[in-house]
Amino acid sequence: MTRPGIHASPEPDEVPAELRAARGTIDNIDAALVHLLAERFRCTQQVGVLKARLSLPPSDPAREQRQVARLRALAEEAGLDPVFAEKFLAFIVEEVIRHHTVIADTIATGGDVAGAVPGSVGPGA
Ligand SMILES: O=C(O)C(=O)C[C@]1(C(=O)O)C=C[C@@H](O)C=C1
Repeated sequence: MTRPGIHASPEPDEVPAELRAARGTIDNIDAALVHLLAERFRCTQQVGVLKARLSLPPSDPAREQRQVARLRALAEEAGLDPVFAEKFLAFIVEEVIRHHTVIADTIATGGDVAGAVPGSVGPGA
């Protein structure tokens, strides 16, 4: 078993080279997705604080409709299933709205927003 730390998943020694190489690419892409999602959530947590301060509701369905239309078009152009792209966005946005709600409740009760939602404490928080 090769154990390359967190930069790639451990692979049993008997895995053929071609499959190992493809999995290396998958691991790189997954790492990029994790970093991109972390950045997105860092940004949306700031949006959550802003919305709470401005007394805006956690969700904005009209904005979501515009995002869905754009992402579906981008997905089609990129050769990604637009239905999957829409589901993926909905999955993320559902979690963002949950964070926004926690942040609004925390601010309303005089609590400390830092650490109120997962990932909000740490590098760049
Ligand atoms: O743009 C906003 O108002 C956000 O709160 C961000 C976001 C998103 O994650 O993209 C999340 C919730 C809203 O319903 C719409 C979009």
